[in-house]
Amino acid sequence: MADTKFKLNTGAEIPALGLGTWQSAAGEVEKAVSYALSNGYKHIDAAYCYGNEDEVGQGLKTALESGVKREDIFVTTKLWCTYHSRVEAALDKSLKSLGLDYVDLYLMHWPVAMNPDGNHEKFPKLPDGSRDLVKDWSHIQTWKLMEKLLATGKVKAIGVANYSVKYLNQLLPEATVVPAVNQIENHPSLPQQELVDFCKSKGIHVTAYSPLGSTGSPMFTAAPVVKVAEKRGVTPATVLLGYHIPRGSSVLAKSVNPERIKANKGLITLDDSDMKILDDYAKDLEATGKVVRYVYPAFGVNFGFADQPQGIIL
Ligand SMILES: NC(=O)C1=CN([C@@H]2O[C@H](COP(=O)(O)OP(=O)(O)OC[C@H]3O[C@@H](n4cnc5c(N)ncnc54)[C@H](OP(=O)(O)O)[C@@H]3O)[C@@H](O)[C@H]2O)C=CC1
Ligand SMILES: O=C[C@H](O)[C@@H](O)[C@@H](O)[C@H](O)C(=O)O
Repeated sequence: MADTKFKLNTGAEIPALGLGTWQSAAGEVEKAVSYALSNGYKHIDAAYCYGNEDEVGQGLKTALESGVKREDIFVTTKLWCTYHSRVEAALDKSLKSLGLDYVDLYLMHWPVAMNPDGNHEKFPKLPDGSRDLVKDWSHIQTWKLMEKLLATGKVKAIGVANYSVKYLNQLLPEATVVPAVNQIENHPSLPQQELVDFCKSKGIHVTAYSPLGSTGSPMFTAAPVVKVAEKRGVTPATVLLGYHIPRGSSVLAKSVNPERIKANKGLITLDDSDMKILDDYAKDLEATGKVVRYVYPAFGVNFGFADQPQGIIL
């Protein structure tokens, strides 16, 4: 199962399981990346914002020197919000840190621009403490700059992250290139079924992030997850990762612990009866408005997700 792949609208394939690197500390992430790649992982998810692309790059270098082939692995990184008007320069910085001459996928991390000349390189703030956004810069302008990257050969595919149906509906009529991927938070407590179905209908592959519920893996104790784990004789982690395969999505699991990195690779395909237990739970949460979103940074923007209250839509 670890070898399962999904086809992107570019014709390339994305390996179903990727190693996440958000909040993976320097001193740990290099080993995590090289360990994962030497133990069958084919997909690494990075981002400029994570502040550890240099170490991820060291891990890639170790793996490549030990015989892993560049063409056999899939590396993603992401454009950070303070770089929306400097897309190619941002990509070049990431490539340099990663020690690569191309990435397989470059994602717009969030569809909102932050001040490139503000009081912090990544998280500029206004005097009132709110994030310093560039409200008259549209995510569509950013996408147009991302489209230009394809001709440089420095990206094999471009995509988005944290896009709702509302934002995709703004983007798609203006786009020359349909995003290959939308990377979103996804797990049985946040199924985002409408968004997943919408992406599928447009040929946009979904990659699920925070499948375990992010830091501390809180989804491990969700009752239906425990039920399916007991039924199948596997761990909750295996259930939570396997949930995405029948949905046609790839999934990212972060760990810096070798045993967990290895364990997470034991991806299984959940059967119809397993999926029914998780889907019934998910549908009930959606119907009662009790879904749980673990990652919603304080941009002060309503990104248009069905579970979020209405507010500013840029
Ligand atoms: N585009 C975006 O905006 C976002 C993208 N992402 C991407 O998705 C990746 C995954 O999401 P993330 O939020 O990190 O969270 P995950 O859902 O992957 O959960 C990570 C947590 O689970 C722990 N863990 C992992 N495997 C196991 C296991 N088998 N048993 C017990 N605990 C385990 C990890 O600890 P430990 O390391 O100690 O094992 C860590 O605390 C990110 O790292 C990032 O690459 C995530 C959020 C937003
Ligand atoms: O990819 C992970 C998340 O999106 C992360 O990059 C953001 O939550 C960021 O820390 C922020 O505060 O905006």
